[in-house]
Amino acid sequence: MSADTNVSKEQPNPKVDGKELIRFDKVVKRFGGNTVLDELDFSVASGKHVTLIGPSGSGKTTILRLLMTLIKPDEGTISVGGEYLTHEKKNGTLVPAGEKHVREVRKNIGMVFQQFNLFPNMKVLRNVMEAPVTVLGMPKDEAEQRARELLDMVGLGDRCDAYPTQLSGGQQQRVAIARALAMRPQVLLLDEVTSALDPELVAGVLDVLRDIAHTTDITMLCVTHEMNFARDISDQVLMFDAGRVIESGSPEKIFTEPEHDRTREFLSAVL
Ligand SMILES: Nc1ncnc2c1ncn2[C@@H]1O[C@H](COP(=O)(O)OP(=O)(O)OP(=O)(O)O)[C@@H](O)[C@H]1O
Repeated sequence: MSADTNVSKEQPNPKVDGKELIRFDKVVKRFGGNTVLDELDFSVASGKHVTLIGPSGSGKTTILRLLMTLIKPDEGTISVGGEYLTHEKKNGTLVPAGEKHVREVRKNIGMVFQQFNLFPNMKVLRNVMEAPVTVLGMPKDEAEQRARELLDMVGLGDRCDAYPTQLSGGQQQRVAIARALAMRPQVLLLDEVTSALDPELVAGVLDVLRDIAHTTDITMLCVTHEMNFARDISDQVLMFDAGRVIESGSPEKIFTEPEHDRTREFLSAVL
């Protein structure tokens, strides 16, 4: 597998150290009577790799789904790259975001899910090319070249003509990673991307993600139960409990000297 240094050069908005890219401000999300996120505040600086940890049901996936605009917050605001996902400015005032605005902001965000969600009737190459052509309007030859580079990067340059069902789960997940990067997002969201894989396929996918984390400037927000991987790639770890961040810090601090009892309990159960 070769690292593609072009990926970092081609990011649309190069990293500005310390610049805030994602912000959640007093975000509340309820499902029925269940308050899953409770006035949640946190921010992620551009180019940083942040891992969300916490007990099952603490709201980690909900955060990624909010960023993908698959669901909406009940209260509060979320911004990416200085643009609200939830609101847009019209004549100087903030109004609820329209579909066009949401689509524009969402172009900056790629997501890889637990289930690979590839298009089963499209070959691997077309799976990766499709969105840049249809959503970004990228010329086909440029999209194809980009897709081939990305498939090389994830170690699947020789499987362009296969259909997803002809690949292993680990290979399908690597195609899904290439597909997310093909949109040149500023942010990559990873939601338990190895949870559905047979154990022997996990390492290959994590190696690809390590490579991306270490060789590109992309901002990553990651939910994972793979704590060694989280240690390797994270600049920051956020510990969630009951819909709030109860502790945050470097992986060294969180994994070796957690301050909060709930963090200690959680880590002793998973490490
Ligand atoms: N669409 C939904 N409808 C109703 N409840 C939901 C919905 N999505 C999530 N929830 C609830 O919100 C809470 C948080 O779920 P979420 O998936 O964000 O947790 P999580 O921290 O990612 O958990 P896990 O580690 O188990 O994946 C859970 O109680 C879940 O049942």
